[in-house]
Amino acid sequence: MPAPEIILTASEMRRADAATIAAGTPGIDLMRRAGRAVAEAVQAMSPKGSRIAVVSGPGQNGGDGFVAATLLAEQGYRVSLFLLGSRKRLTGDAIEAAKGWAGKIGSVDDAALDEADLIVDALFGTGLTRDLEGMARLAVDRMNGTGKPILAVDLPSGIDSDTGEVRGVAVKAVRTVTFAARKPCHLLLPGRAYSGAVEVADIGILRETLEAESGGLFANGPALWRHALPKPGLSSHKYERGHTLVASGGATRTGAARLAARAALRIGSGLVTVASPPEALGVNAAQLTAVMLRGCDGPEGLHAILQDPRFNALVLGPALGVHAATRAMVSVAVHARRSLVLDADALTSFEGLASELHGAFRHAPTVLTPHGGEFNRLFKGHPDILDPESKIERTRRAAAYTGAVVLLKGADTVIAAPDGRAAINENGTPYLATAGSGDTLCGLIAGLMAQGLPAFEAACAGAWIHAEAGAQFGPGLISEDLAEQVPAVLRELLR
Ligand SMILES: NC(=O)C1=CN([C@@H]2O[C@H](COP(=O)(O)OP(=O)(O)OC[C@H]3O[C@@H](n4cnc5c(N)ncnc54)[C@H](OP(=O)(O)O)[C@@H]3O)[C@@H](O)[C@H]2O)[C@H](O)CC1
Ligand SMILES: [K+]
Repeated sequence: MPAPEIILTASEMRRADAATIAAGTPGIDLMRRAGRAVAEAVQAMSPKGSRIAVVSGPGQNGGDGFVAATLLAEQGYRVSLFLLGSRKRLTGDAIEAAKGWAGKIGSVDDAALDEADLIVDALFGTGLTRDLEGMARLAVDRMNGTGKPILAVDLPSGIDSDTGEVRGVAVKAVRTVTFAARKPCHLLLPGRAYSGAVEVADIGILRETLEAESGGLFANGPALWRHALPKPGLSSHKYERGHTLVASGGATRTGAARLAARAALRIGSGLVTVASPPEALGVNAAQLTAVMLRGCDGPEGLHAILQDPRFNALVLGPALGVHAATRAMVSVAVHARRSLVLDADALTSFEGLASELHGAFRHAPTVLTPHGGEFNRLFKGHPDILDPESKIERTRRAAAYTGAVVLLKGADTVIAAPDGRAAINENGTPYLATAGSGDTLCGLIAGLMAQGLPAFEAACAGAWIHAEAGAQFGPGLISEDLAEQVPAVLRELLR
């Protein structure tokens, strides 16, 4: 099983660089390997003899560009190099790298840029510290304006390496060569879209160095949680695989609970029951088969059902209604100390009342699954949680504050645990933007926790399986299809 993919922030990357240099690898060697990887990517993209424009910035990213330009010229490409700023302002290893370049050095506003067949963007990498202005901005606009394919060195210039946000303006690359490890901007939007296809070049930084500098951020994928997936043995029987309880909305709002319930069953929960308000029993009874049904009249009804310890995982929220009774249901579930997934109305009912959730979920595995709007409403009045630029940081702070795993949905869903671990999910598909998709996700996560997965692994696995099911089904997907696609995804995973 491959190890989980570590994602490093700019500062973590710098520390990994420094540690490698301290261990005896000269920085210029790292830069030469980086530049070589860039030159190899150009060779794969453009035939020898084609015109390559390398646009270098004032820092080490620019240094990588100098190395690549020198190698490409030696290999028979017609290379022009354009520098932002002056050669005498170069610093660090970039000075050494520039010595190898025997050609002309043009300015970034040079019209010759338009004649290139392919552009190498070596303007800025992890050292970008502010929005691009002046000549830096002009350089990016000119590169984008040529309409030619752009290969980004490390990351597209103008993208913030840690947040994936555009700092004023950013290069739109068709491909990116990054070094040692991907950065958050290669997975978070819009940075992911600006990066194009991303390849990670090994420049001699050891995995244990990356692990030592890692802040606990990973790319979400089976390597992170496949080990935790339940593999039913011959002896296992339904009671060993847990019992998921899903609370239903009123008579005209029962579909969400059934979507969640079916997903929990499909992902392997041994038993699943819908807890239905009395007026919706008939509606639910008419549409349930393997999923069981119990009457549940508000918080008291839920309290009565939870006297049975076999109900070990709950889904609360979808279509429950935004009011005090829903908050009371959450409180009953929290005191029952069962694994818990809170979504939709169970979150929105706490709008402006997040302080009631401070540390509330420390005692049992809990996953909150807000989309951006629910997140902002829930934590309204908590700038410490809402203000950070980085979606990862916001999600981590919400997890630390509530004591729950927080899954902040989006095409770049972020999952964060109270202990600081976090993962970015990148297999999302636009097809998932359909009514009921979130209800299904709740059921997948609860069904996995019913089988014993810890909250973080259950949330990561649920998010990935949910997206994979959507991607496999493709156009025409409606939420009823998602749970039915899960067996195909599980077959792949459990092979
Ligand atoms: N292991 C690795 O990942 C390796 C990475 N390498 C490459 O090094 C860069 C990081 O190099 P660094 O010099 O730290 O940063 P940059 O090259 O990205 O740019 C920093 C310089 O740019 C100036 N700056 C920053 N923001 C702006 C802006 N908005 N406008 C204008 N200028 C800006 C900054 O100067 P300031 O003092 O003005 O901030 C710096 O001069 C990494 O991305 C890799 O490509 C190694 O070469 C190999 C190993
Ligand atoms: K760049």
